[in-house]
Amino acid sequence: MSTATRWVLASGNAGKLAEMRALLAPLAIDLVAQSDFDVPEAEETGIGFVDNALIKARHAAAHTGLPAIADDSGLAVDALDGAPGVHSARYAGTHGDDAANNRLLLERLANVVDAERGAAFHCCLAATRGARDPAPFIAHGIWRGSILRAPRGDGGFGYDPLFWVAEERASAGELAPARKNAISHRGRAMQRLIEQLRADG
Ligand SMILES: O=P(O)(O)OP(=O)(O)OP(=O)(O)OC[C@H]1O[C@@H](n2cnc3c(O)ncnc32)[C@H](O)[C@@H]1O
Ligand SMILES: [Mg+2]
Repeated sequence: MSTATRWVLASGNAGKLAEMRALLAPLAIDLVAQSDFDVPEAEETGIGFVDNALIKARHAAAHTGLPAIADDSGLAVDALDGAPGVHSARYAGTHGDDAANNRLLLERLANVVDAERGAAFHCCLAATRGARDPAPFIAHGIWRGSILRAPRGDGGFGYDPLFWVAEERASAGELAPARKNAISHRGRAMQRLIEQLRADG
């Protein structure tokens, strides 16, 4: 395989990486994790998901010399005016502490009635052909659901056990990985990204 077909997956989140790898399987590209190159964590200073996805993709491309695909995602809760949003990974203070983040979310929603517990997962993907690519590919996906009062299921990662998907009669944490990928924010964003990558040849 030529080096032109190698892409770096710019994420340090193991749950995301597994989903992204499965979603990118239809493309004949050689995916490498940024951890294989000891890429330091990028500073996510953006205002929105799109800003941070681009920061992460450019950062990984700069450190590896490879084209890069990054994901910035999060949960936006209606009753919390869109929080935790871009701060989803560190809502309770420690980056990646899913249990603490979920506890804090339940606490903040303790007095919110069922009808007002709507939320959406957002995913923004950025693909840059190099660190200074002037026209990166960008794709978004949104997945609507609502926030449960207690966790259900132990699949997925992050807020999945608290995210109720009425059409599936299951939490995101109860869905099989392939089913989650078929309908999730990340799955939708990746379908759109793949269309763009294919159209570009
Ligand atoms: O930045 P990278 O290295 O990719 O990893 P990260 O975990 O810090 O990722 P983000 O900055 O994009 O933060 C996303 C957070 O949003 C939450 N999240 C995103 N997608 C999710 C999903 O599919 N299921 C559950 N929680 C999700 C989860 O808490 C993630 O840590
Ligand atoms: Mg992050």
